[in-house]
Amino acid sequence: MKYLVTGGAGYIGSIVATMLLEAGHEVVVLDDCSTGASERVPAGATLVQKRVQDVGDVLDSSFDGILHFGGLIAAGESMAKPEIYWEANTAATFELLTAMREANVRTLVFSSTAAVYGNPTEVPIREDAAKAPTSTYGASKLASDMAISSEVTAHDLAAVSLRYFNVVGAYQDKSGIWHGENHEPETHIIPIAFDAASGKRDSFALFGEDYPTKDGTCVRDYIHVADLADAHLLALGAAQAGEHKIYNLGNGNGFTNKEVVETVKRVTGTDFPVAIEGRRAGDPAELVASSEKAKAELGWKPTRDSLDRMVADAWEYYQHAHA
Ligand SMILES: NC(=O)c1ccc[n+]([C@@H]2O[C@H](COP(=O)([O-])OP(=O)(O)OC[C@H]3O[C@@H](n4cnc5c(N)ncnc54)[C@H](O)[C@@H]3O)[C@@H](O)[C@H]2O)c1
Ligand SMILES: O=c1ccn([C@@H]2O[C@H](COP(=O)(O)OP(=O)(O)O[C@H]3O[C@H](CO)[C@@H](O)[C@H](O)[C@H]3O)[C@@H](O)[C@H]2O)c(=O)[nH]1
Repeated sequence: MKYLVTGGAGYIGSIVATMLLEAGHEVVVLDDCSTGASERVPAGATLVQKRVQDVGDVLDSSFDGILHFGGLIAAGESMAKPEIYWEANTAATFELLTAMREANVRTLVFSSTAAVYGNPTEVPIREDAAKAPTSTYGASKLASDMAISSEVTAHDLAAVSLRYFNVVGAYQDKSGIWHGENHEPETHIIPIAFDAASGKRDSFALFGEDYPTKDGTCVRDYIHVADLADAHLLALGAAQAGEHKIYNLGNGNGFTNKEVVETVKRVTGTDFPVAIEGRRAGDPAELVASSEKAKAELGWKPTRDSLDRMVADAWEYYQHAHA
């Protein structure tokens, strides 16, 4: 099959593109390299360096489907610069849907997020929970999901939205090369803690310890990027015309930020100072997934579900990337 992977020069998109190639598919990556990098596009994929908003220039009926990862991802930044999130996430998805209709490409797998739920009323969070995003990032993704639903109903698109919880870890491909997370600037807790572990930063800044959680710090549900990538291949097989399938992807285990920092210290065998700072705008207190629906309907079986394993793989990649 021939797939267009938007955002394939980024962390998750480049790993899914790698696995698609390993499964024998043809992959074209569409990425403007605004936060990603062309070197991350796997060998064997073709890179078209363009914005998702211009996908109409690239798409034709030779494609069997699209995996849409391209966009901006930092909830904190989205509170300070909402306009760039509406543009890169929501407006870009509108353009993608139009281009798919015009080129008669009928299958879409979309990177949605736990951030669409906001502060949940019940944990673990199921797909039918109330959606009340606390960040513009979450709102921009929820609007995209709603536009996809309309397109499915009106024009028979086959769509799957995967709502990822916090993605970590790295993937070693069949030729032995590690692929992992390397954002510039980095905003995610685990790679930032690695910067402190390796001495690249003097200390780790912990955002808020007055949340209504067991130790006052935010709780997140971490998922290994390779388990997440497996779900994309399953989603391509499960997509059906006229259906918008939506699945939460996490492990159902909540870790506080303090527990995450302790895990990083243990796995890396280091110690580093932790400075308590104020809350970061847009952060919900607790996000923990129920992924029962993905397991039952997609046959998804996460196999790398221990946080220590996820942090160990991410650390392996970090050391290669910063050698
Ligand atoms: N990392 C996570 O924990 C997480 C959790 C939930 C959802 N997601 C979603 O998964 C997707 C991938 O996340 P990631 O961590 O790999 O992010 P990333 O920043 O590593 O990758 C995103 C890629 O999209 C590209 N891009 C951004 N705007 C674009 C545009 N307008 N046109 C073309 N390309 C554009 C960037 O250059 C980058 O290569 C995103 O849609 C994100 O919202 C990520
Ligand atoms: O230097 C740091 C960085 C982060 N945090 C905290 O760590 C937690 C996790 O933050 P981060 O790693 O930035 O992830 P999230 O903000 O939870 O967002 C990620 O996970 C979401 C799903 O849960 C996705 O939607 C987003 O795209 C993805 O960036 C939050 O409480 C942050 O305030 C710190 O305390 N210090």
